Amino acid sequence: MLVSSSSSAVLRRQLFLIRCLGGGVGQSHKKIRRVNCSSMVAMEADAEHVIRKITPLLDPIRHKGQAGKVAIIGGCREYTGAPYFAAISALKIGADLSHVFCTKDAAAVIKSYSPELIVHPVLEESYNIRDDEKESVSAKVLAEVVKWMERFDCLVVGPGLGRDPFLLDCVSSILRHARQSNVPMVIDGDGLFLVTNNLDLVSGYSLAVLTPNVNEYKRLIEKVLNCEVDNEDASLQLLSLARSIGGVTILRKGKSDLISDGEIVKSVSIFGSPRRCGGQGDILSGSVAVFSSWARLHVSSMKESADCNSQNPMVLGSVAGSALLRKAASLAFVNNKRATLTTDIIECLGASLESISPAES
Ligand SMILES: NC(=O)C1=CN([C@@H]2O[C@H](COP(=O)(O)OP(=O)(O)OC[C@H]3O[C@@H](n4cnc5c(N)ncnc54)[C@H](OP(=O)(O)O)[C@@H]3O)[C@@H](O)[C@H]2O)[C@@H](O)CC1
Ligand SMILES: Nc1ncnc2c1ncn2[C@@H]1O[C@H](COP(=O)(O)OP(=O)(O)OP(=O)(O)O)[C@@H](O)[C@H]1O
Ligand SMILES: [Mg+2]
Repeated sequence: MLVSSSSSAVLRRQLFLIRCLGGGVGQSHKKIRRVNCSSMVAMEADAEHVIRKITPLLDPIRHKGQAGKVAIIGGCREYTGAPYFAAISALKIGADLSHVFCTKDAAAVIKSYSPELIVHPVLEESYNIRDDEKESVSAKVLAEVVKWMERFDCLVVGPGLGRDPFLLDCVSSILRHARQSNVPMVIDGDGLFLVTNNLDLVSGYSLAVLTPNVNEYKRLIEKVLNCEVDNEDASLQLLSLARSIGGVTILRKGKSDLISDGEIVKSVSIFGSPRRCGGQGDILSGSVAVFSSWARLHVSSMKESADCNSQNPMVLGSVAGSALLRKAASLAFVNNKRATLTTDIIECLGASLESISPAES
């Protein structure tokens, strides 16, 4: 049978929808019609408005900790930069305390980058422990993190975590505990490798934000929707993905960042930087952690008002984090051109936030 290119495109789209919505042809008929009728173009978020709304005033009556306490779970023998970038970005944006839970090998290195960070050398990789020690070590790792857990406004899980199976098992227990305690979490880097293979860790948890880059997104789509990444219908596919994982927020990083919680899709396209040096995603994960903590406070104080476009604080935090990173990257590029590095972007976070939400106003 000959199929014209336009009808083959419709067919592909319908097959994609059937796969994405998770049913057979008969079951999905109504859903396909509904989704086909709505043209899915993500609305550009009014990110500066969101940042101004959620950023708290610097009020002398506030005590240390009220502007945010975040913890990064990451840092191993290979990667020490990524957890540092995420943790220091959180402080530069305005969090009061930033902790890093990493392996012993990584801890001394991360501490040496900055005295501002509180570094816990608690994670263990397989090479360092015998099989008969694993159970007790695993319990000890969990206990070390749990004693701090309820103090944190948000965890960032994954920057520079590595993929050691024992270490990832311990992190699974940490995620389960965080979820039971209603602690929000941003999952990035190797944390996404872990949850993509163990979706139950985040599925249905509305306080989780996933921040996949190109590769991480591809792995998620293949695992969850069992299809290829569709760049033509990117918004619709992202919406389906977020819905299929039970309403977690997903920030798909790329030329434009796309954000969905399975209900709405927003884009952040403001100009960033043409430099693609490693570590920019780590700044983003730390930023989203701080902004979503602030957004939760803002939303709970504004419960009755329809003040922000979306009231999901994890979406607001993602929009704000994405926009601030891109603005800082753009400023760093103006100053440094081809020499722009992640540390230069971090140095521009303060000025970029100041230009949107001045500290003294
Ligand atoms: N200083 C540090 O400590 C840093 C540590 N980090 C930590 O590293 C860990 C692994 O994270 P990751 O991002 O390197 O792994 P992943 O996503 O599998 O990419 C690997 C390869 O995929 C490719 N590729 C990438 N983008 C692409 C694109 N748009 N389109 C096409 N291909 C693309 C590219 O492959 P290549 O071009 O070299 O073939 C790339 O090298 C994780 O813990 C993370 O937090 C980082 O945060 C950086 C700073
Ligand atoms: N092609 C692009 N054009 C403009 N900005 C981009 C592009 N790709 C990514 N970005 C921006 O860079 C940020 C980091 O995205 P990236 O894809 O580099 O993450 P990552 O691979 O996880 O980074 P990391 O090296 O920290 O692991 C995103 O928020 C996005 O705004
Ligand atoms: Mg990354």
